Amino acid sequence: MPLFTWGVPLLAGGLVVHYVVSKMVYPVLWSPIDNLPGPLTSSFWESNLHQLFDSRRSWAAHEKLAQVYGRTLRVFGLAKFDQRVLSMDPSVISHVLHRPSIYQKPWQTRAFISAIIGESLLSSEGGKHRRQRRVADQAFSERNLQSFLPIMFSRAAELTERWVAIADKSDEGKATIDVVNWIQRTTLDVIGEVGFGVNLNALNDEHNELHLTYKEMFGVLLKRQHPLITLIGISLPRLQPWIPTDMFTTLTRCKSAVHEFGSKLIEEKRQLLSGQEKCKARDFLTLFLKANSQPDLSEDQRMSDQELLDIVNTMLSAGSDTTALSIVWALHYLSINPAVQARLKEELANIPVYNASQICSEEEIIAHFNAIDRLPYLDAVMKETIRLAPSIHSTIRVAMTDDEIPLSEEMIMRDGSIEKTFKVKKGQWIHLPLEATSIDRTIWGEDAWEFKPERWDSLPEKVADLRGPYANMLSFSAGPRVCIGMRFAQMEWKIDLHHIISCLTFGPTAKIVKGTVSFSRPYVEEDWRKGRPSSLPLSVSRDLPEEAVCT
Ligand code: HEM
Repeated sequence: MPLFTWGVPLLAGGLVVHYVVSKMVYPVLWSPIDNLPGPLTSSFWESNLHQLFDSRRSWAAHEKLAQVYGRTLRVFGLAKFDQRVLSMDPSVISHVLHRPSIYQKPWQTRAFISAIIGESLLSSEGGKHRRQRRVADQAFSERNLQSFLPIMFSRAAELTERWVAIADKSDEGKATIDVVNWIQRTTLDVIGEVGFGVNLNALNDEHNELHLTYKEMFGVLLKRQHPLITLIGISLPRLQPWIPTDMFTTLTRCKSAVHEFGSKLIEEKRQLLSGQEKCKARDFLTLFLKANSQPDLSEDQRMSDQELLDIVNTMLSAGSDTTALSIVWALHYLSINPAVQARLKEELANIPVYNASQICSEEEIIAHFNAIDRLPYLDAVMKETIRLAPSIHSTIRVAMTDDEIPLSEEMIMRDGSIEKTFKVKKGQWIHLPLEATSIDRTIWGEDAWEFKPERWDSLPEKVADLRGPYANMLSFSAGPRVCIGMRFAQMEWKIDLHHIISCLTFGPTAKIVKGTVSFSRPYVEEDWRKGRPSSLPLSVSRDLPEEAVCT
């Protein structure tokens, strides 16, 4: 009896004290990163996160922190006990991103991603991630991507035709179009066909179920609810269906719709593969199923149906929204920089706009794309867009073991010592602000915050220090977990922009702000304040008939 009277409460009390000491007291008093320079707080509950993640303040906040404390500093996460490293230093970022066995995504981030799109490449770690990535890499080979060019060309042509028709029908040949909605539907159609060999028909059908499901899923993340309820739902995803808040009921309903769509697809593909000796289809799902059924694959290397389903879901969301947003941001920057738009049109006029049926052989299509791919100003416009508006603002890692990280240059610590490295303990969180490295004025020059594609003609030498895989930048991350769809996205956005800008002219209609809801999205300023969905309404007019080849 005394065991139950005193033992259980004592044990529970002991666990609480252990938790508080190890998670709250120890990190404050003995964390090695306590010696890193960083802002002080006036209260226990003050956090630096808001200024870092609020898109409207983020650029200035990162710049100020780097000026005062240097490129690597200590910031406060949830409160004073939650000390984190924030580093804009290329040497630190490279060290962390190239050691995925030491630095993994924290379980909270992985749970959040899994809660939305399932446990797949974006959220898996260790052996599971390596196994999934090995299979997925095959699908993204250059040869395989080239086979998707006809799909990309025909969707770009279809979208352009629809916009030309809307502009032609409107008064004075100029219409206002929310380009976000249209481009999201276009990229969803492309990934539907490329990824799974199905025509989702989202471009033609505004009320396409899958498109509306994704829209709802990301829209609901904007809704406010008590942070504790969010934490419980994200940490314990199995509880989500029973949490009666708008966010979790919507997420549960949407995930179940995507689950149903994916399961049907996998079943159909499997039947197709078993019914024919050789299935010629090269869509991602067919390739994953084929790779997964190789006879030499051991059982523990095979992906389960749930894993395949999660990959379907990851490709649908990571592969369509990110690319769509890059094209959308390019249209935004072109609309507010008419001289850049005019110069781009001039360059694009050198390469005719075909619709897919006009191009016959595979070689011709590849040659046509290569010509577009080599256009220097189009390339510079896209690099500049990704530099200023990468879909993914930052990423985060947690140290799985103690480590010592090299700095690019010596740093004065809080105790006055001068160091070229700093130590982290197992469990240390490290923020890597990918976007901040692309707008750093000490790297890119005083005009770094301006949209200037011309800068790509002669970059400051320091840009090379960033060592990112795309134009030195880190917008697609780096290391073994670099974005798998980097080349895919480049192909799609170049084809779309070539079509769209050759035929149409865009102008601004409202003040636009950048908001981060999973990805960086454009919002009409008032809509953002009122929690309404992302949109980019632009005035769209058809170019003079003699210049345009587009009907
Ligand atoms: C402009 C478009 C895109 C941008 C800016 C972008 C950016 C990124 C970034 C920064 C990461 C690393 C995330 C992190 O570590 O926290 C990532 C990972 C990933 N991306 Fe992309 N992405 C784009 C397009 C695509 C496309 C088109 C696909 C698929 C068709 C895709 C699929 C993925 C996947 C599966 C991962 C996880 C890779 C891994 O961890 O092994 N992305 N992307």
